[in-house]
Amino acid sequence: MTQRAPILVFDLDGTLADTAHDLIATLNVLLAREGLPMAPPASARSIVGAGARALIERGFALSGAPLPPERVEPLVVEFLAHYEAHIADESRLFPGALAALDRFGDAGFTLAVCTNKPERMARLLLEKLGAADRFAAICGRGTFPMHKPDPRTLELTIQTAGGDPARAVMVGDSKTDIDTAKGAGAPVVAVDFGYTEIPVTELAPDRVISHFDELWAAAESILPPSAFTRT
Ligand SMILES: O=C(O)COP(=O)(O)O
Ligand SMILES: [Mg+2]
Repeated sequence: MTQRAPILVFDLDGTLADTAHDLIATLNVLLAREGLPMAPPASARSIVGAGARALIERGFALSGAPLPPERVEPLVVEFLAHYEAHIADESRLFPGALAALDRFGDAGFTLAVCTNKPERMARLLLEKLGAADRFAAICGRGTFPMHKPDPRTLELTIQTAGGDPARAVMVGDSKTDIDTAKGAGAPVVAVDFGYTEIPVTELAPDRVISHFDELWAAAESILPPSAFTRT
């Protein structure tokens, strides 16, 4: 049997793609409909990392109108409808991301995405950003019965992509990603340019990078040499 390829599994929001602007713009549309002030820009990046529901709850609370629980779900539906239509208005891959994907892809790595964004949205965004075809699997909320930080989310992503779980690295921007990887026993590289309330350096990832150009060296220092020798 041929050996399965080493695999890199990427988080999406705040890791591969800078999506904060479109997420906050959608939140602001909902706030404006209610006559509420816009989310303060300084707070914005720290409230986008935990999904639409948390973003809406925190955004309304920050605007001085905390939501009663029964109002949240209808707003999530409205949010997703608007966001889907504007998913790549301003969102972009982070600098060097595509080049890094191609470098690892050319070296024989399998690539996958494991996000808590709904799978359909993740796929749509990556298609619009011209990166969807790089991934053997794009797994999001709804792909599996559980989501991050349940470590099975990462294990199932690796399995779906056909990668080698013994030579897998997670790349993420948040506590959720780091907890997911640790739970699955996988090493994790944190990017320090994403969306997190707690600086990633305080969350003890295996490596921290500040640019995608640093990912190759980080992976080389974590994975066995066999990962870099095509078989
Ligand atoms: O939308 C979310 O819940 C967060 O998305 P992420 O997992 O890609 O960071
Ligand atoms: Mg993220």
